[in-house]
Amino acid sequence: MRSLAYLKLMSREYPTIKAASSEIINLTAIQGLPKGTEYFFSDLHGEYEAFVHLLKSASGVIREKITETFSHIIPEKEEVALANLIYYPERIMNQLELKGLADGDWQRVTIYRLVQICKVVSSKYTRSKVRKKMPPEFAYIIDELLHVDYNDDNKRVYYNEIIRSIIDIRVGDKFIIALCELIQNLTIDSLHIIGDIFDRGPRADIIMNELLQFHDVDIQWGNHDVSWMGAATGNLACICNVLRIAISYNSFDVLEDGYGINLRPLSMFAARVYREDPCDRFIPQILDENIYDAVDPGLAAKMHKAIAVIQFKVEGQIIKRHPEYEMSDRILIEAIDFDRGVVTVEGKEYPMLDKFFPTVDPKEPLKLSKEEGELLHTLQLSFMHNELLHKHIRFLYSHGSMYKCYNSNLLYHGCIPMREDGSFEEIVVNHQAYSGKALMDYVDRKAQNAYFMPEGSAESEDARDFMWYLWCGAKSPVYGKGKMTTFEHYFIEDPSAHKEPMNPYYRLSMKEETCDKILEEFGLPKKGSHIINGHVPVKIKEGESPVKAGGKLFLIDGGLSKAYQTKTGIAGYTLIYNSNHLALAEHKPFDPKKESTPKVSVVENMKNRVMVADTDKGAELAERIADLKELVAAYRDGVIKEKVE
Ligand SMILES: O=P(O)(O)OC[C@H]1O[C@](O)(COP(=O)(O)O)[C@@H](O)[C@@H]1O
Ligand SMILES: [Mn+2]
Repeated sequence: MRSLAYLKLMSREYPTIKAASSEIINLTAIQGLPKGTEYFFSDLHGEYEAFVHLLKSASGVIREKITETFSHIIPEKEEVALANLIYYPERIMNQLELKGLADGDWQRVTIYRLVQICKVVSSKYTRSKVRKKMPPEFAYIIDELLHVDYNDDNKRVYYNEIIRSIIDIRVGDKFIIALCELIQNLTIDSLHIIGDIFDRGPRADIIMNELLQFHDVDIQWGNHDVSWMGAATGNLACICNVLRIAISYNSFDVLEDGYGINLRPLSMFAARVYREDPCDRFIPQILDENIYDAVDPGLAAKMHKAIAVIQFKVEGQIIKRHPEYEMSDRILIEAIDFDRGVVTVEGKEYPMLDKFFPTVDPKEPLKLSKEEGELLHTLQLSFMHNELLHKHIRFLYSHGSMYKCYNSNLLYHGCIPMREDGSFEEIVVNHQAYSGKALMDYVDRKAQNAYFMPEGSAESEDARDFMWYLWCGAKSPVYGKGKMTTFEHYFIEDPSAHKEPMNPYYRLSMKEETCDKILEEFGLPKKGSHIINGHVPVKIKEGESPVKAGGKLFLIDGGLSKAYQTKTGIAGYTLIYNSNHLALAEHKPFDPKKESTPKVSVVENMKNRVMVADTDKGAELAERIADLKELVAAYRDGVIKEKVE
């Protein structure tokens, strides 16, 4: 039973019995519709071109709908053209207009075809839901076109008249764009990003701008996202980390053009300090050329080394501040014997591949030189006072979390840390142990604290440091590996020193019983639930499958990141969950000049078609309906009076 105060509050929205009743009817109708289609992506890693294309094309589904609707009626070439128009309406319209091809005839045929597609993709939604997705200025007309009976002669004339007048008053192009956007919007009902939007690829900022505009999206943070979130809070190690990774992939555009971070102080410092040093171990990998900020690879290598050295120092300082992180054996810059040019890691001595450290004082290796300190301060200011970056980071907070339970699926990026024996790994804070779901909730709260606690407070400092721990700490659920061997990769030749042991989770979660245990921990039923995981690239070409644990676990990092495509052999996955099935779309490397359709395989058929009533949204609607019924009863009993104007 709701309180009277609550019902009174509701009565503001539904002031009469009629208003409340018609909402009950509306919500009940929605319950009876098939559920909307959910899309899952992970590990986008700045690959904006490929990702935006997947999003606009609904990972091949729009193309499928076009074929379903028009095959044998229109030539394939025209189907492709229609598909491209739906994905990129403004761009394509501009091109056609320049060529004089977007004339009235073309507009008429195009509107007719788009309306047909729109009918197909809107068929499983209520009229009111579809209408809410339309731009208000065209809502009435689109609604009419979608529902006119074309077999009725009178209506056919009416239909043709509407289209004619749209073209006559010269809003045909705007109308076409509205229809294309509506089709896109209807095809993907909700979008889940299982982490790692940032790093490696060219423009994570462009991806964030797309996500910001998307109608329904949630994000489960990945280790790379957490590192950027930490950087935005001013965490020095995270700042160095995001800069180091961007420079190592030659991604200057995301920093300078994307976020407007001025790298000149760093480049001047690096050019001076490492003037004679070729910085061979730091030559950036070039996967994409910069469009706006081309930097000479020699200078980039110097910048890369400069920021890496600073990172190792400030990381060491964090580790010293936090013995509870149990990472003192990871302060490798202190384990260098500068006279002999060797470093000792876990009791084993290795020769250093680079012995030139002009800014490191062997007696105090963690101390920043004066210039390094000043440089870092400048960089910190540009991360902390960066409007666009903070807009994006706030969105990561408002739409993101460590994990999400949604329609009987458990979504997270990395892992639920486990021990070899299958028990959940713990983090102990103030004598309180956190493991499993409690650990995920604890980490989530810490991440919130890092951004939202007042600057300078003890909680805020502690939480900010913790953001770096999340990036690479052994018990971090977003990282899931025993150590991060960044230092070893730069300075040690022996590949055995580069190993990063995976948390036992990754072995144990291959078993159905482990997945059941995890699902249970998060309050989800064993039957019909799934875990959806990113983070670890699936090596398809070595025969690995993304479907694990008898279909309970989906590992969907298929390598959207170019840097990992040689490992996986494909260019990413989309997991698609509609009312009939769960399907995996496997993508080929993105080529803007070539149309390619993904290989789609259904991985699980639903026993019965899943209706809105069966979903989390359905449960919310049921609650709402019950509340509205109480409100109607309160009106009928006179406990609350109708507000009639
Ligand atoms: O979440 P991811 O993509 O696995 O990233 C973390 C990994 O990236 C690395 O830093 C290597 O990065 P690169 O492949 O970009 O050089 C590993 O040391 C670390 O385990
Ligand atoms: Mn990751």
